[in-house]
Amino acid sequence: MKLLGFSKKQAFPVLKQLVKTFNNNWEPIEDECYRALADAILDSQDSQQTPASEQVRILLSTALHHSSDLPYQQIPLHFTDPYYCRCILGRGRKQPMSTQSLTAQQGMIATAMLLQAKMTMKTPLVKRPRVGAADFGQDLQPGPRQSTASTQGSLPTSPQTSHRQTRYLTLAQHAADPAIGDAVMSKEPKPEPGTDAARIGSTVQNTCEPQVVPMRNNGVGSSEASFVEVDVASSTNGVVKMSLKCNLDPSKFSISMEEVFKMVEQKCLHSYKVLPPDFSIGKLMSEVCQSVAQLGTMQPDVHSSGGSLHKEAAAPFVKPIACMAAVGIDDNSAGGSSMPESLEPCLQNSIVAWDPEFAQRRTTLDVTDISKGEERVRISVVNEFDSETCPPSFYYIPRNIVFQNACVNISIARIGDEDCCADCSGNCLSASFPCACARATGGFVYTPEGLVKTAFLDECTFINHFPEKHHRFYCKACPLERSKNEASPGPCKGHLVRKFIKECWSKCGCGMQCGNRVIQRGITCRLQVYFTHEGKGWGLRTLEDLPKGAFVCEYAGEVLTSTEMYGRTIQNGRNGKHMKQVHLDADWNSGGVLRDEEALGLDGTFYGNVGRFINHRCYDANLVQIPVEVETPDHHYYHVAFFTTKKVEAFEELTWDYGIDFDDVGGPSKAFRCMCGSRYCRDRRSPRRMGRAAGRN
Ligand SMILES: C[S@@+](CC[C@H](N)C(=O)[O-])C[C@H]1O[C@@H](n2cnc3c(N)ncnc32)[C@H](O)[C@@H]1O
Repeated sequence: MKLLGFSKKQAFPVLKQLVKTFNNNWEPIEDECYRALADAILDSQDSQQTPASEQVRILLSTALHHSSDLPYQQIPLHFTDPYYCRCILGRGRKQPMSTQSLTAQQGMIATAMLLQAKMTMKTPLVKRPRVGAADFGQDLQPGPRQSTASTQGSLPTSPQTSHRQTRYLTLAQHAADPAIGDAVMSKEPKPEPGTDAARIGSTVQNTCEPQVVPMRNNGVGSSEASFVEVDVASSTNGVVKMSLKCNLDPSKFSISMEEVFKMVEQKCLHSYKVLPPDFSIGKLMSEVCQSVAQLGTMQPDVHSSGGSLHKEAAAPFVKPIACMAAVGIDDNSAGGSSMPESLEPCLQNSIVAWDPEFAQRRTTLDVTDISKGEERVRISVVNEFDSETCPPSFYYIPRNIVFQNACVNISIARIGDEDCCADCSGNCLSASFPCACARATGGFVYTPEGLVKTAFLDECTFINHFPEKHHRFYCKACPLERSKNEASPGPCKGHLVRKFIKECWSKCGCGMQCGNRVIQRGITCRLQVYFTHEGKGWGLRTLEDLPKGAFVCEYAGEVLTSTEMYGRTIQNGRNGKHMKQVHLDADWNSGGVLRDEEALGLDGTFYGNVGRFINHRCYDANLVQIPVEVETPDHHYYHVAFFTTKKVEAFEELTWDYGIDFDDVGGPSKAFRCMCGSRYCRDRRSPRRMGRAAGRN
């Protein structure tokens, strides 16, 4: 604790209380390098309003370290947090280290740590630029920036580098600001902000500063006016970075690399006609880098002075690399801390030194895009911590697929005139009165910006928060109970009756750009699957700021009947596998007794989309699931769509409240001890909650 900046006087009473809380069981306290203790001390300080440790300064120093052009040795770091050191040095090393010995690669990892810590900071440290994980393992995206050439050891001064200099100074100013030094680590939910309708354009704004470092110029290129040069650099441990430098008009700095990639991909398609279906510029760039590295490995002479592959160029490199060791679908973990250690390491903190042996093996998971091109946007996967595994493998499906017996009746004939707006054209939202589809929900639910209107959204969130205050429906013959015991079904435990959104669809006269078609257009925001370090396994986060009411993704999976769902639960429960299932019971009150093939659910365990990575958070989750009717007027089958309940900042984890009753010992709460960290956590046996309680006492 001393290394974290906590005195014995601060730590001892909290530790005493913690030991008491855990009934003299030291294991949860020692776990994760005394994380529970550190959390509890911070919590106690939080409540006492006392300044916290110098952790913030450490982290800022780390950011400085990463974002400046100075060589690492010249940055006065105070890197004394054993947790971070452990992350940097790998498992088992708990000793603080001298920052003098940080390599470039370790520096990058440190920045990832910084990012993770920033996500949980109560006081935002530095609004912009964002450094960190988006740059790790995403697409080789040297985003919009000016020339990065600078002299080592001095601050950049030319007008060309002013952007960079500002960044340096901003961080430096923050580092020097004692007020920021008082910021504390916090797990508290952010205060509910007002609606932010400024979603438009957010997807084209590159919120992530790319990590560009001084590179050695090999003088290649300059054949076109806009194209200046190609730089390639490698570090002693085989990390390679390639950068394309362009003359860019600073007024166009908000160009999104996603768009650039798309445009170039389109051009390639036009020019070459035949390309592999999974072709992408990101992959092409990655391949070029890998080939450079491979050639470098095979020809040691290239490393000699003056070559482009220079030994001393300690350039941290963020590499989207195909993961070589995905876990089989039989793996029985939902990720989490239970990830088997024996699994072959595939991605070391997203920064991967080139290993020619690895390249020989078969790629099973593309970590630059977990959707394998199935979504409109790439969804990267990163592991910034010392768990060096990939998510358990599964089949990515962007839309639901019937497994076997489920009755999902999609037919034009079943859509009556009252269930569509055949007479509309263009955009229904621009009409003076709501179309038939919108009337089903009492008017349009979406704003022209594609956000769910606040009143509707808040009502959905409220229903989720306080299910008892709203009507729960109790079936006479509950399909769930019937699937458990057909001969003598138990009493229905109740189903939450939720509000639906109804979107226009194929039988409507409007076009695909109609404002009443949001979720059917698919994912549009930049998402990332990442490894959480709080014992929740893998999670999903946004890489861009999202306003309240924004559509994030659906929960896609196999459509199963209740009997099929229960069968899988039993079978996989025996194997200890966590299931990722959602019941489609939001409107079970509308008809009579449901037949099994009409009582449906979604299972994302084996076939699913990114929705399967969204972790649970009690009460103050930043997502809410809303049933959306698209192709079928009856509500046996519908889409489960996630919308933001509040403004979400880039790099925040996306969570939804699974609605688990943690006191129901026979229920799904058995599946996990909640590590959501919410101040309102319902799981009384949650280690994190107990830690917080101890900190307060
Ligand atoms: C839908 S999956 C979410 C993705 C999952 N974390 C993974 O790694 O694949 C649900 C599982 O994640 C874990 N999980 C989700 N939220 C959690 C929480 N708040 N605390 C602990 N574990 C959690 C549990 O193992 C749960 O069964």
